[in-house]
Amino acid sequence: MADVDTDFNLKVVLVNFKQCLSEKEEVLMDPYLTGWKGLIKFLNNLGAVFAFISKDVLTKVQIMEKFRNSEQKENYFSLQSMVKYEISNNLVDFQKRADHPDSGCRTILRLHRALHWLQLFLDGLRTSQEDSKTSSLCTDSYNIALATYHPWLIRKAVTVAFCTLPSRNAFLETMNVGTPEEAVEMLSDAMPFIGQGHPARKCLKPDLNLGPPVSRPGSQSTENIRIYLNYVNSSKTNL
Ligand SMILES: CCCCCCCCCCCCC/C=C/[C@@H](O)[C@H](COP(=O)(O)O)NC(=O)CCCCCCCCCCCCCCC
Repeated sequence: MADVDTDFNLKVVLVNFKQCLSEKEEVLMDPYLTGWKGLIKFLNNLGAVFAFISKDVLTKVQIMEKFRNSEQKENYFSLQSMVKYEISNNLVDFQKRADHPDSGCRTILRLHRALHWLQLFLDGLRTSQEDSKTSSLCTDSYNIALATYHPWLIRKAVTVAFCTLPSRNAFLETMNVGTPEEAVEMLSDAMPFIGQGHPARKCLKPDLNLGPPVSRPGSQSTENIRIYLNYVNSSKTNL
C-alpha cells in the first residue's frame, strides 16, 4: 500500500476521502483526517509562502485528533455522531467564540468549506485551457467558496500566495499521477465522486450533508441536525 508520508499523490488523497463514507452513509472521522493530512503534505511541498495555510489546517486537524484520542473518542467516530454529541451537550458556541472556541462542529465546518474550494479548483484545473493561469483558477474558486469567511488581511495574503503557484501543467505534474494529460484524466474520473451524483460528495460538501435522517422527524437527533444546519448557514468568521 502506498505510504502517504513519503509517496504523496492526489489519487491517494481522493481514496482517503472516498473511504470516509460508511455503508450507513456516515462520514468517518479517521479517514477524513487522513485525507486532510495528505493535503497538508501537498501544501508543504508548495513552499514557505503557503506555510501559514498549512499551519492553520494542521491546527484544525490536531484539534480533531485530540477529540479522537480523548475519553469521548466514540462520540467523534463520525461527523454525524460528533454533531449529535456536541449539540446535545451544548458544546458549540452559536453567537460568538466563547466557552467552546474549538468545538468539533466549528472546526469541521472550516475544513469542509476548504474542501468546497478544492472541489471547485480541481474542476477548474481539469476543464481549463493549457495556458490558463493557476493563480486565476485558484482565486476564482477561493472567491466563491472561502473569501466571504475570511478577513481582509487573510484574503490579501492568500491572493499573494496564489501568485507564486506554478503554471497549470507544472501544477498538474506536482500531483504525481503522471503527465498533465493523465492528471486531467484522473481528475475527470474523480470528479463524479467529488461532485454531484455520488454519495462520496457528502465528504466534500461545504454544508456537511448529513445523509438521510437516521431518526423520525421531530426526534431529538433530527432536531440536533436542524440546529446544526442553522449554525452552518448563519456562521461567519467571528464565531
Ligand atoms: C494549490 C494552492 C492551495 C492553496 C489553498 C488555498 C485555500 C485558501 C485557504 C486560506 C486559508 C488561510 C489561512 C487561515 C485561515 C483561517 O483564518 C480560516 C478560519 O479559521 P479560524 O476561524 O479558526 O480563524 N481557516 C480556514 O478557513 C481553513 C482554511 C483551510 C485551507 C485549506 C486549503 C487546502 C488546500 C489543499 C491544497 C491541495 C491542492 C491539491 C491539488 C492537487
